[in-house]
Amino acid sequence: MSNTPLTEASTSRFVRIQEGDLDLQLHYNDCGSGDETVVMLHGSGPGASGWANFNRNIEPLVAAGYRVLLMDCPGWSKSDPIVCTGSRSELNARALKGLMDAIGLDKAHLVGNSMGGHSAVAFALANPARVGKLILMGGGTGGASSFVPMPTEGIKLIGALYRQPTIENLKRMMSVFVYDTSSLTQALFQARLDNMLTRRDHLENFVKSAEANPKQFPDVGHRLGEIKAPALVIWGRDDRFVPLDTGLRLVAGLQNAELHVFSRCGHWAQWEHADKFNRMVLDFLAH
Ligand SMILES: O=C(O)CCC(=O)/C=C/C=C(\O)C(=O)O
Repeated sequence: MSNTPLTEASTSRFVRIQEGDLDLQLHYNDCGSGDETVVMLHGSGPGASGWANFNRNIEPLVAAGYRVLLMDCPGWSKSDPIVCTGSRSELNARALKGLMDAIGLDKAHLVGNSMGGHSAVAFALANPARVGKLILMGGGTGGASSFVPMPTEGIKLIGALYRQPTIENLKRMMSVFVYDTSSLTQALFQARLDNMLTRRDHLENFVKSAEANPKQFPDVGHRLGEIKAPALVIWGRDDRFVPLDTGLRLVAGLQNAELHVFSRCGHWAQWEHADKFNRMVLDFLAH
């Protein structure tokens, strides 16, 4: 394997997908090579992307011999803009099917963060034969929290940031996003702000979508039992966006699931506890 570090630019790819009435250009990062492929699906925050969400998780999987694909969902980063008036989980699942068809990929393991978890579950429901294993962090939509008022404080702050994309609102959102806010650098804030502001069309479309349909991520709790794929559910005890008890609902509903809870961890387990997260994922995929 090459010792050249993987960069966003060197792994950046575009593909045109046609999936039913969905006809758009998607951006993705294609990292490493191997018999098995892991697709990573990012969350719904403004300025999010596959690379922003998973930059601490790519190298260990590639080093272990996996091909890693990061799909930028429609309406994020360098993928085409879209207004979503139905289920965004299903829209992303259709986009992923379109991407896999376009590049000739039959089957993949899916790692989903928050919205990415909702989308991975939607994909598994629609395309069971094309999923290996599922790794779900802070998402999956087995239903609303029984204990925490919804929408949560984090989701309200995301909405405010979409409507008013300022550095102040970004810092307010990020201050409840992770547990240890001292890990958030000026460079990270700046990169996120730049990502957000270069695609104001994405921000405006997200607001329009939420106005047209506030339930972008419907509850599929009643269908979780259809999913046979082994699932590793990973949550932050201190998640203020998608509360921990919604992770318990996933484990209760899925046919074959286990749960790991990190203390001192917010909504970004794969970034906040990257080393242990990566070891757990590798172990789960290998056995
Ligand atoms: O509304 C939901 O249930 C999903 C919220 C969500 O996906 C938030 C994710 C945020 C990020 O991953 C990010 O901003 O990087």
